[in-house]
Amino acid sequence: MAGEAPELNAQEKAGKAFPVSWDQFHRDCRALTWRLNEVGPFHAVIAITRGGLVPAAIVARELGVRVIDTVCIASYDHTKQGELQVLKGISDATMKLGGGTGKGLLIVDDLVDTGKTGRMVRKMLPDAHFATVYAKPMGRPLVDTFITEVSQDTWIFFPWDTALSYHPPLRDGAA
Ligand SMILES: O=P(O)(O)OC[C@H]1O[C@H](OP(=O)(O)OP(=O)(O)O)[C@H](O)[C@@H]1O
Ligand SMILES: O=c1[nH]c(=O)c2nc[nH]c2[nH]1
Ligand SMILES: [Mg+2]
Repeated sequence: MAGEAPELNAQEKAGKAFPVSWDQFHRDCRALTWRLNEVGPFHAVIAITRGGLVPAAIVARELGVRVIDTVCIASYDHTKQGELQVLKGISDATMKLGGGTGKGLLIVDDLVDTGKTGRMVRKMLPDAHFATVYAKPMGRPLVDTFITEVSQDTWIFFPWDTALSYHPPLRDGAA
């Protein structure tokens, strides 16, 4: 209807921006691995796609783990969170490696925000270790190991979602 304020998406609601470069992301993933090395060894790494694929590759490389599985979950349509949909579950072979409960398995995602995605995967593998690179306060209690916490009203911009672009000078009204 005319005059009605448009609904804000999660990114607009967040207000603050936390852009992450490839370099920074790689460093943060390596820092995460240092912590995980104290907890392992792990039989397999499970990436929560798609965001978990990049950190999972780096962590698995550093830890020398060669068995990698995915759990494919869709929730955010760009920045708006809808119902969670499991598009592909964890394979039977990986479930067997974790004794059915996930013991000795490492779940990796790029971040926890509300914790909805993490909670769903934890239910599938209650004894697995859950690691993310970044965490917001609502999701933080679900994560066993993470590197950087940002406030709930921050939107993290990952390097695979962004590109370099022109930014107008401050004096011309740039934020
Ligand atoms: O804690 P939550 O509020 O559930 O949000 C965190 C999830 O949201 C993003 O994934 P998204 O669903 O956008 O899919 P993608 O990884 O394919 O980008 C992110 O990669 C986490 O998996
Ligand atoms: O790129 C993203 N940045 C975020 O802060 C976020 N929270 C949920 N899903 C997200 N995706
Ligand atoms: Mg994701």
